[in-house]
Amino acid sequence: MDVVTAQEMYEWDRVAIKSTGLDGRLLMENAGRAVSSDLEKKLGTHQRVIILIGAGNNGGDGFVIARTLLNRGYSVEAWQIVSDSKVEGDARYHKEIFIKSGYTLYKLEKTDDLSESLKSADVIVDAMLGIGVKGRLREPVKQVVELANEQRAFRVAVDLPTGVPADEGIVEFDAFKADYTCIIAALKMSALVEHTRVYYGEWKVCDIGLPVKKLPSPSRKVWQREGGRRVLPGRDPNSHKGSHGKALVVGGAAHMPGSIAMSAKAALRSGAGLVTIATPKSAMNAVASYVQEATFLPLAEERGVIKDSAGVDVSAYDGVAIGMGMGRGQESNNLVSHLISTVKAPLLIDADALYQLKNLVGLLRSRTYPTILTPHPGEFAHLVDQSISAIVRSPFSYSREFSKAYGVYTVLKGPATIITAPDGSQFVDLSGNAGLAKGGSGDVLSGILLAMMLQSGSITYALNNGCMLHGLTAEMLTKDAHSMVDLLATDLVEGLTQTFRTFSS
Ligand SMILES: NC(=O)C1=CN([C@@H]2O[C@H](COP(=O)(O)OP(=O)(O)OC[C@H]3O[C@@H](n4cnc5c(N)ncnc54)[C@H](OP(=O)(O)O)[C@@H]3O)[C@@H](O)[C@H]2O)[C@@H](O)CC1
Ligand SMILES: Nc1ncnc2c1ncn2[C@@H]1O[C@H](COP(=O)(O)OP(=O)(O)O)[C@@H](O)[C@H]1O
Ligand SMILES: [K+]
Repeated sequence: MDVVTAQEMYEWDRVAIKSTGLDGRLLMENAGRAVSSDLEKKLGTHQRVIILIGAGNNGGDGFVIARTLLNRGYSVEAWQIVSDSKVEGDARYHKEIFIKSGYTLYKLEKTDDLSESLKSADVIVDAMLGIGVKGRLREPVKQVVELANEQRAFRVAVDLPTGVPADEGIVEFDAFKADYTCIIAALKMSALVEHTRVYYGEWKVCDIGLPVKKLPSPSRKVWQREGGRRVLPGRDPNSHKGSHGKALVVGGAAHMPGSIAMSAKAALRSGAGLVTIATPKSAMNAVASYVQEATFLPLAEERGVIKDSAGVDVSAYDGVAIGMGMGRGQESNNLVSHLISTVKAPLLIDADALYQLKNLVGLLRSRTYPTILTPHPGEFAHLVDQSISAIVRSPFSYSREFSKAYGVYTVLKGPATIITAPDGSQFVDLSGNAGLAKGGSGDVLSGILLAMMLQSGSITYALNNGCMLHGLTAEMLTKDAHSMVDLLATDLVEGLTQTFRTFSS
């Protein structure tokens, strides 16, 4: 499933029309029909539907939806909320068909009349503005949106809720608050970004018959479960532990043994053949009591935290993860730079090592093996010298810019986790839920990602699938055995068993 900006959507439209001769009016008919069919699944024939129609092509979709639902026997009032002269082009064409079909078009003259109608509506369909919105809402749209938002009716948006920008990064807007959005042709970026996604409610993408083979790829996609399942690594019957990779996890401290222990165990549960834990000696007993299957590399320490890089030989490992529970002391800076320079295998940098990375970021460009950064927005903000709010408002562009500049994979975590490859291509993983919003979930994720990289030929697939397995485990556990309140990171580690049993083939 592609994720597009407004500009990319207009380009798709242009290419579709130019390359195949498809007509804009036909696309509008398809869009209106697709939304109507989807909406029908939610409508009872007795329900009163009000459709609010604006000036542009989003309004044009509204005319098709109104006609289609009326043709199918639903109780629909179509309200054109702008003056006649504003309705032009394809929208006007469909307005004429609507009227010639014998249906009544209500026009906004007195707000009180619309207000009365809205009060008795069961469903309000917003076909006022789509991807063409610019700036804050002007009248009369602004007032109609406010009125609609006050009603108790079920609110449905066509393509995107009126007022919500299609792109990331815009924070000043007023918008229709949808319970459900029927998105046309491709997912708009704002449906995935924290401050705008809440306006969409639940959503679904409706196909309108664009010629998919001809459309330029935005190199930005939602990672889908079925596709993920197809590229999950299998287990060869003749394999031995060495076939599934030797992993090294580096981190932990005497006062923080849990993180590294959970990463290591998650890596083992996710199929890593051998896992070695490099941690201060004083943390070893606590870690070992949780992960009996791992071997250890005791590190020099001072007051319970890693002291320096002496004695860390990384040549024997197929993949390394560093940072979980390591602490942020200056002492571990040497270790982070040592690993960046010497690990000749995928190197995953997480948590406290990301903090250290800030002064070492220039070293990343010299790596010839894959480097993977797994920040949450706070860690990423620190790394790129931006505020957290700037990052969460524009996560796609910040992570794309960073990955391309430093030649790294960035896994920017959150309810929609964005995985960016060094070439800037992006995948979004939407699995998981707020049960994961608890300390330790990220440590488990690092272990899963490391193990997946050891077993897969493609770093991107490994990262996408690792994020998905992590999220699916939370979903499965909060459905069957836990609540989002009580779920613990250690539950996730154990829950991986069920995920692998049911999800992988
Ligand atoms: N493949 C496709 O792409 C397909 C796209 N389709 C549909 O087309 C939609 C895009 O249509 P679009 O380009 O006409 O833009 P749209 O969202 O209707 O808005 C333009 C109107 O809004 C107005 N306006 C703008 N800002 C405003 C504000 N702040 N406050 C108030 N008014 C404001 C602006 O007025 P103006 O600024 O020109 O005075 C203009 O009249 C897309 O979302 C999808 O639904 C499908 O039909 C089929 C295939
Ligand atoms: N509300 C949420 N919905 C879905 N996933 C979430 C949510 N909150 C957190 N997560 C996931 O949980 C993990 C948290 O990672 P992180 O913040 O690094 O945790 P920690 O460092 O405490 O272990 C990430 O994979 C993130 O995507
Ligand atoms: K809309």
